[in-house]
Amino acid sequence: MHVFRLTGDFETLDAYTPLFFDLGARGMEEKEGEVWVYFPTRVELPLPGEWLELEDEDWLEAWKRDLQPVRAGPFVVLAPWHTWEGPERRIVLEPGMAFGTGHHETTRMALEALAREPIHGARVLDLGTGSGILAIAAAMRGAEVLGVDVDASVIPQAEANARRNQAPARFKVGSLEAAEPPYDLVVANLYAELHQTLAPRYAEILRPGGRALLTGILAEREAGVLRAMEDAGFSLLSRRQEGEWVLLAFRYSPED
Ligand SMILES: C[S@@+](CC[C@H](N)C(=O)[O-])C[C@H]1O[C@@H](n2cnc3c(N)ncnc32)[C@H](O)[C@@H]1O
Repeated sequence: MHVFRLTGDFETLDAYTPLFFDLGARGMEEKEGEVWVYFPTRVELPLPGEWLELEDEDWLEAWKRDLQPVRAGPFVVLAPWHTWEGPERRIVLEPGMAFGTGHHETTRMALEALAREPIHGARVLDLGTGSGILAIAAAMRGAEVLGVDVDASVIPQAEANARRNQAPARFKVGSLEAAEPPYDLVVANLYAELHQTLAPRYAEILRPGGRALLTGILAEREAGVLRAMEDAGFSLLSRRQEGEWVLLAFRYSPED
């Protein structure tokens, strides 16, 4: 295992977290003024830092030991070795290569937003499913869910996670072309520029009155997403922000 050591903490390096995971990071750890990002192989990173090489068992054991349960709305996200006594609905995930352990603000806000939506019996698309966490949460709330991801390697993990939680979500490799419209709700934890590009496509797959829960949006890039979504026939319902990350909830109202 290779570790990239950077000066800073989770908050100061938050904007780079999706990039680390897109480039194959397996986990991140805060250590006395530094952040250690774990990769299976060395990658090109646009940041100053130092590479270290570790024995595989060392990092895995240390990372597992430090991993904490995460609460988000009515859910708690647990690793298989965690115990939990609270009343929250448990989502048990095997932490692996896929993004979506619940530790990132965007995933937590998406879980909370999904919990506020009346999705029992609704058709839901989880675009960029990663570990399958959002698809699993939606299926637990009674929705008929498809999770899609362009990264084929995450699909078996999402399927295993859904089985582990007895959540009847389905998964497919791909993006919006793999979707099976119409949907009542799309949830997508991607990034601002991609949401901007996809805005007219969200309109094509949603029923009039359908909802889009979009996150992975840095506050400084939010305006572009808002404009693109309004141009595509959406109206903003609500906005949440944690740190620099924003979640925007929209209603598709083409007639307004
Ligand atoms: C930030 S992770 C989100 C994972 C999980 N949904 C969550 O909220 O924690 C983004 C995921 O979207 C996938 N992805 C990126 N671009 C995509 C696209 N155009 N269509 C579908 N999936 C995409 C990535 O492979 C990655 O697994």
